[in-house]
Amino acid sequence: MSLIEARDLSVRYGRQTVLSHVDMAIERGEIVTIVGPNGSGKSTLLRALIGAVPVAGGQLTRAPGLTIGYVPQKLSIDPTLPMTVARFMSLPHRQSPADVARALDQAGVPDLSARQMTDLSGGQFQRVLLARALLSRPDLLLLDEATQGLDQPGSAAFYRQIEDVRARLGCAVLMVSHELHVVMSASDRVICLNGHVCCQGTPEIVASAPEYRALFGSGTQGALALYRHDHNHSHDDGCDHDHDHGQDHDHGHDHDHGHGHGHASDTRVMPLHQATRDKVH
Ligand SMILES: Nc1ncnc2c1ncn2[C@@H]1O[C@H](COP(=O)(O)OP(=O)(O)OP(=O)(O)O)[C@@H](O)[C@H]1O
Repeated sequence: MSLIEARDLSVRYGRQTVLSHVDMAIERGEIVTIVGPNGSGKSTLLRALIGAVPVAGGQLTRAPGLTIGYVPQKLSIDPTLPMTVARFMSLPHRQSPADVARALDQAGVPDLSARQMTDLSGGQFQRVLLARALLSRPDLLLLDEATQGLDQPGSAAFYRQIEDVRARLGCAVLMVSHELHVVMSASDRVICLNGHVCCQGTPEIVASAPEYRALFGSGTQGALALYRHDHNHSHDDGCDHDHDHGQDHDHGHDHDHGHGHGHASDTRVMPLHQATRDKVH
């Protein structure tokens, strides 16, 4: 049985349908990354999986007794409020010093316990959030753009930590990331989301794009972005596709990128400057 499985899942905010016909499942111990344009419903999907937003349709099945650790996209702490890392780790539920120490160690920051939260670097802060999510000894760790604000070496180190956590704890990891170059090396599987699952498969499907290889191979790390694609092309690439539900997939953003469609994969990478010009992230 999968740890968690969504079948024909849809989520609405008021009258806006943010996710529709989403089919996906996470298996024990795998690292899966969700990629997709801004506003494509990545955070919403994670929040639906933890039950923080109601499901409008379809089914969500969790393995019995499933424990989920969640690292949110943003967490602001009042800078005027003195709070040590140890105290923060005990919110909202008191934790034993041994459990706090264990989780900080697993997150790669064993010596931060007595530090003030406001004194932490961005990378240290993210690791403390990770440690807090590990307190519950999760079977499934959900990370929503956990490396936002970190520089490239910082985020690469963070993802190495995630791999270490997976190896040590055996938990599955589902994360949202915009950093495709890291996604490629750190994920077993990639799900491309655009209000629905456009495409899912191994990172090689994405990495096979010549633009990606050119950039990644030449060390231009970080200058990559996912670009939005339309759906008027055939899927003959061995990728699992799940979007033909007879619905209109034009969510109001699709436009001609001038890169030609009918390409081998839904997911491509391109230099960030080019992506920006094309009004994608
Ligand atoms: N609480 C909310 N109430 C109403 N609309 C929301 C809410 N949260 C998100 N939305 C809308 O739902 C859509 C999907 O948002 P979501 O944050 O899931 O996308 P995302 O793919 O994670 O985006 P990003 O990459 O920018 O973080 C957006 O149009 C957003 O404006």
